[in-house]
Amino acid sequence: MTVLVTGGAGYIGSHAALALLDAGRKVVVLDNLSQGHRWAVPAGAAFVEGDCGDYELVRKLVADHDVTAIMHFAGSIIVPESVVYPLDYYYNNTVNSRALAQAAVDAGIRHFIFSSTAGVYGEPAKTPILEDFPSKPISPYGTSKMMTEKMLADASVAHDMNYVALRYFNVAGADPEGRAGQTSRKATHLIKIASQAATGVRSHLEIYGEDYETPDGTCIRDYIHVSDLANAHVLALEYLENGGESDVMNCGYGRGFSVKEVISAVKEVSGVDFPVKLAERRPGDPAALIAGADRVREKLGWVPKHDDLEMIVRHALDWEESLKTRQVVDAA
Ligand SMILES: NC(=O)c1ccc[n+]([C@@H]2O[C@H](COP(=O)([O-])OP(=O)(O)OC[C@H]3O[C@@H](n4cnc5c(N)ncnc54)[C@H](O)[C@@H]3O)[C@@H](O)[C@H]2O)c1
Ligand SMILES: O=c1ccn([C@@H]2O[C@H](COP(=O)(O)OP(=O)(O)O[C@H]3O[C@H](CO)[C@H](O)[C@H](O)[C@H]3O)[C@@H](O)[C@H]2O)c(=O)[nH]1
Repeated sequence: MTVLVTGGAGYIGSHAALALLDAGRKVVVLDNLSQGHRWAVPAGAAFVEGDCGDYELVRKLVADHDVTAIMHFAGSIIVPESVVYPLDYYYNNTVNSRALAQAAVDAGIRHFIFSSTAGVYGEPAKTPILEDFPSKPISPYGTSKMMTEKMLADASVAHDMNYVALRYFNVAGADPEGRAGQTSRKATHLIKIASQAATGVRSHLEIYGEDYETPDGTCIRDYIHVSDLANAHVLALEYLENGGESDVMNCGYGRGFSVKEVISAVKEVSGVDFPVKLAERRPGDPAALIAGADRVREKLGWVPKHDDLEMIVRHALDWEESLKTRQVVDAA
């Protein structure tokens, strides 16, 4: 009765592994360490270094560890990079997910939880975004995730395996107890970058455009605390184990903050007035992405504990400071 967590040496997967362990579950992490860190895997979890697309390896570790469910976080996550290297993204996010799903079906795994993204919606016509809005991704990253969602939908009809695809909005923050946080080698996320600027890891922050059709001209996003998101995964697993039907669910709080509001919060909480420069728009940034977030609450009984921008920022800053002592801060 073990949960296989692919990508559990990475940011969100390590928090999910912690949440599973906290809930009394057994966990085995599979990660190729292309982005993650061995030390980020929680102490209570078993670890196998390898690729989630390695069918034989997955079959073996499922048998060795008595795996009954899979949470699939492993993947490549940088939207602009996916535009430059689309085939790499289709390989890692779609082809490898197909192999993992095949191994799951062949091994009789009955429950599968998949890390999807708000990126499947592309440029939505309006916000809040509901799950039944059309999937029209505008990047290879979004398409690679949408294709995996569709594979799982078809596989769940043909085989005895139910699934939930959780479509994350903007994930941020760190474990409140300081046990985990974001340590990606190529940080691109706003709160991570602002935290690095506030703690002196970066010299400054750039705002990518202030001419959007929003109240202050900067983009609005729905920032969700990573520990609330991790908890949604534990609830999704219980839901599937209790016979819940396969579904897709947005993960956000249903409210948004602009880039300037986030920067103000980071300055306020840190007490550091780091330099901010105005830069060109970043291609592919929709003006506003806010989750319609009722389904995850209604179907999973999810009640977030950290729906507070200052708290998210506080935890991100604490983690950034702690990284200095671990000597794993990436060059900015
Ligand atoms: N961070 C976000 O805001 C966000 C938003 C939406 C969706 N997601 C999705 O959530 C998942 C986790 O994202 P994250 O932010 O934790 O990223 P991350 O890069 O911190 O973690 C991904 C982990 O997967 C591992 N990995 C990558 N390819 C692998 C492979 N083929 N086999 C085994 N391990 C592999 C990496 O080494 C890394 O540890 C991803 O699938 C991502 O697309 C993230
Ligand atoms: O240094 C920075 C970094 C970001 N931004 C802005 O801040 C907002 C948020 O940007 P992030 O990079 O933090 O997040 P995204 O909204 O681009 O990305 C999110 O949604 C994507 C799909 O749309 C992926 O799922 C991705 O992993 C997830 O974090 C955007 O308007 C971006 O332009 C800046 O102004 N400066």
